Amino acid sequence: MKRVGILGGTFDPPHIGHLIIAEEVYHQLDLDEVWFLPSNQPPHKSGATVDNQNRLEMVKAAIAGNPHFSVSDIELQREGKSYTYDTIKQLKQLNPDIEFYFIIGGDMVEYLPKWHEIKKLMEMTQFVGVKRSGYQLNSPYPVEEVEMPIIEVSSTMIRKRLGQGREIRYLTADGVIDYIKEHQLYEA
Ligand SMILES: Nc1ncnc2c1ncn2[C@@H]1O[C@H](COP(=O)(O)OP(=O)(O)OP(=O)(O)O)[C@@H](O)[C@H]1O
Ligand SMILES: O=C(O)c1ccc[n+]([C@@H]2O[C@H](COP(=O)([O-])O)[C@@H](O)[C@H]2O)c1
Repeated sequence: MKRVGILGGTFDPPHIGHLIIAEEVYHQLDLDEVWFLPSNQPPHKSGATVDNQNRLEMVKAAIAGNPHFSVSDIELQREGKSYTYDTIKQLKQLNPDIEFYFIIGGDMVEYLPKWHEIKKLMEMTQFVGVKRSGYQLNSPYPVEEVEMPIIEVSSTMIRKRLGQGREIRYLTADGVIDYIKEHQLYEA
């Protein structure tokens, strides 16, 4: 069976936290690939500040040059909230020969009990958790922890900085910064 990690997110915008956790999990779990999965509507928070097309393009720019990273637009094709249960069900139907590992940060690990159809979802995919500052990795559900340095970067931090006209160099990939500047995203 091929082993594929999935990093679902809003990616508003993508940043080095996303890239580092995907790369670490890829190596530590000896995965074949990691797919970045931008959501249409995040189930638990208010929507993205930037439209689907721009977020998809930013993810493509972020992962450019990494041969084991790719992007899936499967959630962007679906209307409404992007419940992971629906997505994994669809992905498994389309790829019966792939075992999926769903990668989440500490904030999402704490929130797992509230996920849609979480019991069924737990039987369909292995969750992989990485620490995030301010959150525990404790969960009533089995989550495989992957150790790595805590990275205190978030999309919120980047949006805030850009809104203040501050620099974001090294907080995300250069291609993402170029895309943001070219399309005048996140300006005050
Ligand atoms: N710095 C980080 N360390 C560990 N996990 C992270 C980090 N940033 C994001 N993640 C995880 O990546 C996934 C997608 O995150 P998302 O795209 O919502 O970014 P975010 O930085 O949390 O965004 P926002 O600040 O807008 O809430 C989530 O599972 C989240 O926990
Ligand atoms: O399915 C759910 O109920 C659910 C609840 C919260 C988050 N998720 C998924 O977890 C991933 C990270 O969420 P977010 O909001 O940090 O972008 C993303 O793929 C979401 O669709 C899924």
